[in-house]
Amino acid sequence: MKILMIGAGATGGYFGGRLLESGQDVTFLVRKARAEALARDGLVIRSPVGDVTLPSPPTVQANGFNRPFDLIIVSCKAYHLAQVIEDMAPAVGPDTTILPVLNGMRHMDLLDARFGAEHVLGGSCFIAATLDAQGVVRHLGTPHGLTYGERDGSRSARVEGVEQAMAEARFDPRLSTTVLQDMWDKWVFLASLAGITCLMRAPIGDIVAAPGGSPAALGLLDDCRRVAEAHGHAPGDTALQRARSVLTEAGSKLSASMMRDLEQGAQVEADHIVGDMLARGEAKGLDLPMLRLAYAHLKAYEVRRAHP
Ligand SMILES: NC(=O)C1=CN([C@@H]2O[C@H](COP(=O)(O)OP(=O)(O)OC[C@H]3O[C@@H](n4cnc5c(N)ncnc54)[C@H](OP(=O)(O)O)[C@@H]3O)[C@@H](O)[C@H]2O)C=CC1
Ligand SMILES: CC(C)(CO)C(=O)C(=O)O
Repeated sequence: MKILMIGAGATGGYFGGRLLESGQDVTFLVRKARAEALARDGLVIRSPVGDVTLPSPPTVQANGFNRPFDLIIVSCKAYHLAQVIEDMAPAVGPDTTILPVLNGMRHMDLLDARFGAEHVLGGSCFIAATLDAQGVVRHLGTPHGLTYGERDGSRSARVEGVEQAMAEARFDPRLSTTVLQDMWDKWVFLASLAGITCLMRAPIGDIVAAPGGSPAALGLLDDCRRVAEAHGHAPGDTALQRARSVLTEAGSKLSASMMRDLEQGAQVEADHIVGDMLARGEAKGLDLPMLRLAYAHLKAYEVRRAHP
């Protein structure tokens, strides 16, 4: 299976690197600076699960394709997706499967509109990772899951092909027959985690130690839950209970990747992860005070960041 990984950042570098390490035919679509760094230093992953350095990983740049790929895994940030869609288009043929692992849901509409929903699987990943200033992919914990599946829940030949391709890689792949619900569950949790850790500039354990911290986190989770419910994707009891306990765990060092980006002064996926959740809820007539606050805060950060 010829696999194209879009981006060799935190998630793309990690999952693409693990696939390459396991002997899969992986090429990274990268921009010039990353292509040069990968050619010079190799793809380096530092992880509690096992370090690896992959010298000269195969890369391609936009306009460099000479044939379609079988599987394209999309792992860019949402604010780069419009350009990525144009750049990857020549790699999409009639039999290409596209597997996005972005957080949120709106990217699905954009990919469907450009390539046709029949090409696009559902997917998401569960990892805390970052690309450091030296271009090293740093895996910050031990979870490293990647969930994927047909959106209608079927077990098609193509998802079984993906299952086979991922079988030997050093991460936890999961073929799901409920992938849309899984994506909503993750989004509800992540929008709450990102919203609260960015608002408070603190990991969960510190928020929980502050007066009013846990109720604020749970209030945000409840806003997100109501949006999912209004769209027919209410989290089940297990997912909700798990989200509640993770968001209120004393001593937890957990924060969202968005908070890491924000603390580095980087661009954040405010519209995609928090704004879109709010917009979908308001379109259903919901009053969502905590989500509104979390979104206003991220937009204020963006305004401030735009000042010279
Ligand atoms: N990091 C994490 O822990 C987690 C992230 N996620 C989600 O995964 C998605 C990806 O996040 P993450 O991996 O952290 O992001 P990163 O910014 O680390 O990586 C994205 C990569 O995409 C590359 N890219 C952007 N545009 C293009 C283009 N036109 N052509 C080629 N490459 C391009 C960037 O390359 P360049 O170097 O050129 O800018 C960058 O290296 C997000 O939606 C995020 O929310 C989900 C779970 C955990
Ligand atoms: C929920 C979490 C931490 C794990 O995948 C994540 O998606 C993120 O930080 O962006």
